[in-house]
Amino acid sequence: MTTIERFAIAGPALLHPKVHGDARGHFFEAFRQDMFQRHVDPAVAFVQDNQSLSRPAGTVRGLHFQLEPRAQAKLVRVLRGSILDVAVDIRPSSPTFGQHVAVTLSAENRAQLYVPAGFAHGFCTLEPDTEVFYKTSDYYSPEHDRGLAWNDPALGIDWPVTETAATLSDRDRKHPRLSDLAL
Ligand SMILES: Cc1cn([C@H]2C[C@H](O)[C@@H](COP(=O)(O)OP(=O)(O)O[C@H]3O[C@H](C)C(=O)[C@H](O)[C@H]3O)O2)c(=O)[nH]c1=O
Repeated sequence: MTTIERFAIAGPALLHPKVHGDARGHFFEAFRQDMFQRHVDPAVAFVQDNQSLSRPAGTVRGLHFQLEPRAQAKLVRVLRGSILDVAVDIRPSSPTFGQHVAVTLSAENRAQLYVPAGFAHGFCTLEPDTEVFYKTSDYYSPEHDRGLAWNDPALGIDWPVTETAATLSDRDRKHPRLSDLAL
């Protein structure tokens, strides 16, 4: 049975699948829709799987989100390497607006972060050649795809890489800060 941790911020969850080890190695159920809807979020069904490979350690992807009505919930795990995974609450009426959760996900710990719709999501890789896999609850919609500045001081995220050392896309260098975000 997968164990589930919650946070002070309502919504996100950290899932720890039950691992079955033996002399060959191990097996675990990486995802079950019935478990997810019963114990994490009854309203969410996933429709798309994404996977990214980041070669340099210190690669930052994010912070990304899709605007309503195409906002995406995500379930994130690491297939190889490790990341600091971050979800920022950008739900306008939330009492924890602007606050975030940050957890280490790795191929070794097999943990999964549930990022509800209404959160901006991003990560920083902690090792070279890190592969991230995540499910989304709506399809990619470029017209609704938006970003939030990963290094906005107002977010108070303790990234494990400096701005000068981080590897980012040109797009991720130009996102607005939270105070300038049009939601
Ligand atoms: C997200 C996405 C992208 N693309 C295309 C668009 C670009 O031509 C190319 C790379 O996209 P992008 O630079 O946005 O990839 P990431 O920076 O890894 O973005 C992701 O990283 C952060 C961590 C997220 O949480 C988002 O789900 C997602 O935005 O793939 C697609 O074709 N489908 C998709 O679902």
